[in-house]
Amino acid sequence: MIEVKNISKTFNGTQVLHNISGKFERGKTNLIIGSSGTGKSVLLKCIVGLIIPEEGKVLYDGRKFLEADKEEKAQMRREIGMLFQGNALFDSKNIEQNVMFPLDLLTDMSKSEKADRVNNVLERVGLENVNKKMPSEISGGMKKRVGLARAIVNEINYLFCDEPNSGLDPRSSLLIDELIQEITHELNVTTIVVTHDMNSVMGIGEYIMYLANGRNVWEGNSDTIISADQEDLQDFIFASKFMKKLKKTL
Ligand SMILES: Nc1ncnc2c1ncn2[C@@H]1O[C@H](COP(=O)(O)OP(=O)(O)OP(=O)(O)O)[C@@H](O)[C@H]1O
Repeated sequence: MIEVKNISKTFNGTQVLHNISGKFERGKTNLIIGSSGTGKSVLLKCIVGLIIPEEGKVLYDGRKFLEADKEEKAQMRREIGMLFQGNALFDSKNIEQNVMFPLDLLTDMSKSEKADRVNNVLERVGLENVNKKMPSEISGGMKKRVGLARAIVNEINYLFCDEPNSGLDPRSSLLIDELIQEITHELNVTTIVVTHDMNSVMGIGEYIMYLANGRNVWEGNSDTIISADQEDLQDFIFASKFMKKLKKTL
């Protein structure tokens, strides 16, 4: 479980996170949602340690991340897998080399152990016979799968996904969401997904934190969100014409 307690962050005199608290449980797909500019990415960066908040605590299964020394932080970082918004694949490396990168960096596994591990995770995300292809030779959906394979190639406890559906068509988005949820359950990891995709919210929102203007104004899940009575959350959910039509049928 990852717990955030009273996180506040200010940039150049403008407060973008106000006293955010919440619990992201292990074995669940936890979502941070909200409109553009509400502080989702800043909160995720505070959790990962890329941004240091002025106030607050981040606990990784009880371990204080922000106060940890260099070695403890490095250990916690080894337990983290990250799926980046733009995939962040190395264009000059083939798929196998991309997925192997964290193993090269963080482990002393033998070459054949690493190759086995890479093949296992590629198979797990539904990619076979692509090892020697270059990123430019595969589709956007496949690139996301490669990013996910790389995120789980180490034995991780925490999986963070920043807008995993950006740039994907609805069907590919659904497949990536399902894969993230299956992997979360199978590996029993604490997963946090930052998104504003309502399909993801309804599909995999086992815990949802809704941010508005840098505040955590609502928490719940995909079953309870439809009946949430906050006006701005309702506006967020029913922003599209399709959802507005759907609302009339509810
Ligand atoms: N390094 C920074 N320096 C100054 N301001 C920043 C910095 N990072 C983020 N901000 C500001 O913090 C606010 C929240 O940004 P953030 O990227 O967290 O929004 P978001 O909810 O993730 O939006 P989106 O969905 O568009 O990615 C924005 O006003 C942004 O301009």
